[in-house]
Amino acid sequence: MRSQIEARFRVAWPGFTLDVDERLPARGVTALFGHSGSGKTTLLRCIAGLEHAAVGRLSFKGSVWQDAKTWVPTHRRPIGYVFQEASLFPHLTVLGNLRYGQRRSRGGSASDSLGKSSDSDSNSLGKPNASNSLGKRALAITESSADTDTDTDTDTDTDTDTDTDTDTDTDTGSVTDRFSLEQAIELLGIGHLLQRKPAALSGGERQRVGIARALAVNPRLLLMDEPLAALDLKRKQEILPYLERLHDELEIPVLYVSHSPDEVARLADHILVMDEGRVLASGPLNETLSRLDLPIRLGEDAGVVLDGQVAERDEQWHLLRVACCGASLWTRDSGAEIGAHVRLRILARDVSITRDPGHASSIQNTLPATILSLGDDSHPALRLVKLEISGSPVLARVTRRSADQLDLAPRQLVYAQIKAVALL
Ligand SMILES: Nc1ncnc2c1ncn2[C@@H]1O[C@H](COP(=O)(O)OP(=O)(O)OP(=O)(O)O)[C@@H](O)[C@H]1O
Repeated sequence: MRSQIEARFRVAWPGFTLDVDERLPARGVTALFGHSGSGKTTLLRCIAGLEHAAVGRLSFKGSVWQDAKTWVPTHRRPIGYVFQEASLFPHLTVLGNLRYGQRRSRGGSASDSLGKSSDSDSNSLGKPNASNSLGKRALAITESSADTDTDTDTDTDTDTDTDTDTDTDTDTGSVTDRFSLEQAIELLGIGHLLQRKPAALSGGERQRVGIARALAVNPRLLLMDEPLAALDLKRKQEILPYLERLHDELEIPVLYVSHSPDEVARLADHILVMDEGRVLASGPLNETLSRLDLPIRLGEDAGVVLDGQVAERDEQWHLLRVACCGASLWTRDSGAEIGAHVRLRILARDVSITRDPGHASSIQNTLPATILSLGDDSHPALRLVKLEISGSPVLARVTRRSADQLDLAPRQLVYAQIKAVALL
């Protein structure tokens, strides 16, 4: 299918097996989500062509990158790769780093600094152990590339890959003007940093440069491996709006590894939940987050993400009314403009259920809802209730005792009391 990424991989290591057979949308942001060690990075590396041990098949929009006969080497895959920590060349300015990435793509190397070093990565650097951070590995890879790559347009790359490169589709190799360096600079807001050396950048700025560099190779697919993991909360908040711009303004599909429910809620359209090398669930974000049959075990973070539009501002009480799922929800005024499209996160713990909405309550949002199903929660005292509010699924967390006392059951008409709504 030309709109999909079809990934079937099996990698077997002592103590860990990745076994994946998935079709992912080749548009929007797909979050690869799961506990530490569940195989997210391994899957991303398989897609990048960095795991030579992986057997299977990979096609991107109908173009085969790997199967029994085909192996498109990493540097011929039109990908940008962003690591936990941006591995910039310390001796080059920001602009020099960006141009380096761009030259790599013009020379037929369409991936980030990974391109030429894919073989050295899998052979000599490999993944010695899980504690060896990818960021550090990326730095080592990039530096080894820099050692042999001069600052001219000469590409000294010698591809030692013996596999057959049979892919002639434009999805590999050839680069068009899909994305200019200027656009990448503007999108990431780094125009004022171009003459600085990496040592003079903050962690957040470095990461923005790393993302711009990945875009400068003009990728058709962006792979991001926990790009915010090495940043403190303040830096994360600083960089998230740029990632949201990527999401809103770029056509490039993004595979985004994360174990942060917050990041997933803000950025993802689709989610792939992984556990012990397998895919537990895959689907549109809200449809998947609201499933009760999944051991997602998000605990306190269980909840849904809905799309809405700011409809009204109540100046007196500093509240916003957001039109969402055919209803209205009041939330704290975040400063969003009237008419703005927003994402709303409603946590299950902030939703309670009543059968009688008549009595006075401090809760501002009380909406008619239908119970779809009831499921177990992470604690035996609790139940998760899946509700439908004007066609949208919402989760509520109630005690098992109150579910029993209210005699809650599927298809029942109730009222959802939504105590808090976060505008993302
Ligand atoms: N080259 C390798 N050889 C052997 N085992 C490996 C190799 N690479 C990864 N592993 C193991 O595979 C498992 C999955 O690792 P992976 O890095 O894909 O997980 P992850 O979900 O990305 O974790 P995290 O969120 O901590 O980054 C881990 O147990 C890891 O130790």
